[in-house]
Amino acid sequence: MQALKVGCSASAWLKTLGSSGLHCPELVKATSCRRVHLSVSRFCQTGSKVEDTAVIRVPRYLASRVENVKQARGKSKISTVRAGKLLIQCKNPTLNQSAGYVLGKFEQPVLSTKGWKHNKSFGDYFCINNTKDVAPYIAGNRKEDDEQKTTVTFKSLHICKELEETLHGIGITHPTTVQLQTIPQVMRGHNILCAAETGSGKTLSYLLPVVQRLKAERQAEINSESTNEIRAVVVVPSRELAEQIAAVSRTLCAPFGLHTKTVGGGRGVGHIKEVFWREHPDILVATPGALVKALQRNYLDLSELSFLVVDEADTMFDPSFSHMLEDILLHVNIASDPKETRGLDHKAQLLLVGATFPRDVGEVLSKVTDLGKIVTLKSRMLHYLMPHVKQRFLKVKGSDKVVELYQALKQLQLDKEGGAAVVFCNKSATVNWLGYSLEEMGVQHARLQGEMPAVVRSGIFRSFQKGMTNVLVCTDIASRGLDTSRVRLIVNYDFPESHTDYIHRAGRVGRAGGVEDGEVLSFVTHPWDVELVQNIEMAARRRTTLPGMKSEIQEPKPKTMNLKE
Ligand SMILES: Nc1ncnc2c1ncn2[C@@H]1O[C@H](COP(=O)(O)OP(=O)(O)OP(=O)(O)O)[C@@H](O)[C@H]1O
Repeated sequence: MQALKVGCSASAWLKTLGSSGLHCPELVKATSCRRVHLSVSRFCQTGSKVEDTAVIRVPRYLASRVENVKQARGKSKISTVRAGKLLIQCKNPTLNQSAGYVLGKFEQPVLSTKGWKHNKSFGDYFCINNTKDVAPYIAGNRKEDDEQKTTVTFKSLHICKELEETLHGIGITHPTTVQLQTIPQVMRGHNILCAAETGSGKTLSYLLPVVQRLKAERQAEINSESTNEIRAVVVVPSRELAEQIAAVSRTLCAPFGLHTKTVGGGRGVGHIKEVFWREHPDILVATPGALVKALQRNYLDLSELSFLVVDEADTMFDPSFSHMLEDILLHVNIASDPKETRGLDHKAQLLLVGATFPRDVGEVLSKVTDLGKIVTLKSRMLHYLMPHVKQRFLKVKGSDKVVELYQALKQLQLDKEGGAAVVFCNKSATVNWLGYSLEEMGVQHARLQGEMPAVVRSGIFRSFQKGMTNVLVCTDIASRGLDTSRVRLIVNYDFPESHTDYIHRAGRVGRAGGVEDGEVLSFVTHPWDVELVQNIEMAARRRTTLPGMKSEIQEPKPKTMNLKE
């Protein structure tokens, strides 16, 4: 407590409080009604003389608030709003930030989400507007790319005529930036780590050179004995993704008579055995669990492999999959040098593809190949928020989320009839519960979550892709790799648990060749969500990458031994 003598000092202090705009009902009450909080007392001094001096005891927190206000007033306020488009648009317009405003290196932006841990903030919102119309990975998007767009085609990347014609048939004419960088390196025989943003066309960046090489090997084999061995294996974290990649592979392989098969878990060993029963495919797309089971039972041999692709590598090196992946890697002779990928005794080329990479990638890989020889390819906008997708954040009570979701879905149908939406929940139970609620509201939808039996799950995503239903309620199982080109709206019904999950979920819109006006809407409910949202707002205002995302292979640290003296 700080004591002030009533008279000039106390009244001046009260004046400061009043003029500072601080609302201080306790102080007003205390001084007028002589009640607690601020104790006003009269001092009796020596002898019979009563000194008429009252003392107000001021709590420290109030004193420091006054100091803060004084200091804040001393500073000149920087306006972050300029003429033109807004990058950040908030409920409180004074916190808006223009697209043309660049924050200074040491400038601390005031976040619109600053008070979002407090219950009073329910109903607050802010929006990160899209500042670009086209995705950065479309070559020719930047001025310096202009020439590239008109000159670089798949032909100039030495992709054969048949494949080029197949791509033209599905409306793909020019390579994306990730394809421009990756295809030549794969063709040269390098092991690669390709880290590029979601929806940038990573699948074709590895499938095109793989199919082209297998076609060449098949032609060379025509006069010799065919080995009937699997040549390329693509490992992915989910059955839905395996089906999707296999569909692209089948389209590319069609002119050459190469076969693609998939194998996934959840259907028993009999089903796995059936896949390898008579003829082995040229390309196998597999989930790790099923592949490990097949290897343990000797249903297939990976010693003749030409390519091992690990797609969605961030998930595959996650502790839940990494032990299986390690097992698979140990069954393959992986090349350490491009020279080893050619000739009769060739070894397999390793292609790792993903948008983020966990710390222990190096630990696992160092057991099977030379880390120093892996070529790392990173896209320019990796781990940035997508500049071509509008992202809205709404602080909302848990009990109001269903109504907000219903409004958003209704608005989508009003704005764009037939526009598709994906609604992400953090748990399978929430998917089920939300599904029933939407059913009661008459919203047609499909549900997809990992606890569904394999038979029920099969085909759900494909039917959503084909447009048989416009709303998909799902867990993060649908956030990795699945191509949702017709989706216009992503709703984070539950806020994702990490930045990585946010990037992958948001990446289901704004994809190459997909609809152009995609949007992400996130509901923020819990105090623990707020920190992640604040990091996202800060990254948007500062135009930096999201914190804590990895895209490097880190050399494993040498194990330190504690030597006993
Ligand atoms: N060069 C291209 N031009 C136009 N569209 C393309 C091109 N390459 C790929 N696409 C399309 O872009 C979409 C996204 O491709 P893909 O699924 O390979 O992206 P991705 O980078 O693997 O995404 P994610 O990180 O989500 O797995 C697909 O619909 C694909 O057909």
